[in-house]
Amino acid sequence: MSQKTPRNFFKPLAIGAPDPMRELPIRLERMIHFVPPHLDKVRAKVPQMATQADVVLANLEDAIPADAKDAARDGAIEMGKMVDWQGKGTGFWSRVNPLNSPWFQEDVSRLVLEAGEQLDVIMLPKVEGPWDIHFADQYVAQLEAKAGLKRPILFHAILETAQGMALVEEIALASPRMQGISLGPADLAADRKMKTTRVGGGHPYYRVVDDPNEDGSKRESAQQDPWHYTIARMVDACRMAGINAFYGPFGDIADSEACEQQFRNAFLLGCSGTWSLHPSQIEIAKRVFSPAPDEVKFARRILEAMPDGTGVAMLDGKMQDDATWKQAKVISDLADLVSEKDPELAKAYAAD
Ligand SMILES: CCC(=O)SCCNC(=O)CCNC(=O)[C@H](O)C(C)(C)COP(=O)(O)OP(=O)(O)OC[C@H]1O[C@@H](n2cnc3c(N)ncnc32)[C@H](O)[C@@H]1OP(=O)(O)O
Ligand SMILES: O=CC(=O)O
Ligand SMILES: [Mg+2]
Repeated sequence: MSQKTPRNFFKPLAIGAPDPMRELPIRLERMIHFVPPHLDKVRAKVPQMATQADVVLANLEDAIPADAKDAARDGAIEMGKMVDWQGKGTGFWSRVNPLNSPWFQEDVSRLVLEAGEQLDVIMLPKVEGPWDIHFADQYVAQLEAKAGLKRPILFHAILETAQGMALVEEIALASPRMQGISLGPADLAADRKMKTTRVGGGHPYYRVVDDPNEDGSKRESAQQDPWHYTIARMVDACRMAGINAFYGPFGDIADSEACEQQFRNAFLLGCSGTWSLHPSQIEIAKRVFSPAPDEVKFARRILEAMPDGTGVAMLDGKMQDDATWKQAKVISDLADLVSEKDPELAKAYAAD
């Protein structure tokens, strides 16, 4: 047997560590906003970011130069103390360096020991298989016990290697700490040997061409989404495990239209949120990952038409039954969560 027994799965991994969570906390996580914590000027904006983003993340991994890793770690710990994260209802996460790097051990030990009470989630990059989660799980449990933490820290894996992709279901199920998984299109592209130099989004050469026209006129063609399979598979793995799927980075900061479309595709396929790399992407993510008022109103009409969630009804010529009731519930529940945080959208959802 290669799996723990059900009883042992939910036992703390170190004496004195907090009990693992049996259910994930219900939180609005439309965007995980990336902050480079070694930059004083950007770090100074963290209290403001905490009022705008659902989650603020101190990034210690890629995009932080090797000679700034120590400063980034110090900055991340300072970020933990800059805001009353739990009081504000904003998530505080950190992306640590990979397990095989010279920085992982100190990243995790300092974060848990010095900012463990504030830290909701550790994002683990380049996860290859469940063994990476098991190692980090045990290590964090020891640190939680040492720090006397009462609330367990959760894990979020980035799907950015071919092996991680092949084992995504096992990663999603590896520990009760697992909160979710994000797509890492930049590293995944490199690991898969995709011939691209982009961070997410489409590619002008990845297209489908119409059949030839009899008159020899120019054939229409359209770009396709190279991330469709990966996102859909990640969503299935996450939802099977009862955790959340997220898109990841969109690197063309200036192309807000393509960013919005990439985010929207991920939202429609089941993702809960995305990353924002630049303040302008926070607004895009907010727009996309909050359901549209028209959709919410229609969803609520479905719920009203079948109060106990069974039977059949017709709305505007469309058949509704138990399955569309369940879809409507997903949208309506998300709208309730958004409304708690966003009075403008709450008003729009309630308007006739
Ligand atoms: C690819 C795979 C991955 O791993 S993605 C994750 C790793 N990458 C990151 O975390 C990148 C995070 N973002 C950044 O570092 C910056 O946004 C980059 C992309 C470098 C662009 O910065 P910059 O050229 O300064 O942009 P800008 O002049 O348009 O900035 C306008 C004002 O906004 C600020 N800003 C910028 N980014 C952030 C951020 N992430 N959080 C908070 N503030 C940010 C800038 O400092 C600038 O402020 P000001 O107007 O000068 O006061
Ligand atoms: O870390 C993210 C990626 O796209 O790589
Ligand atoms: Mg990466």
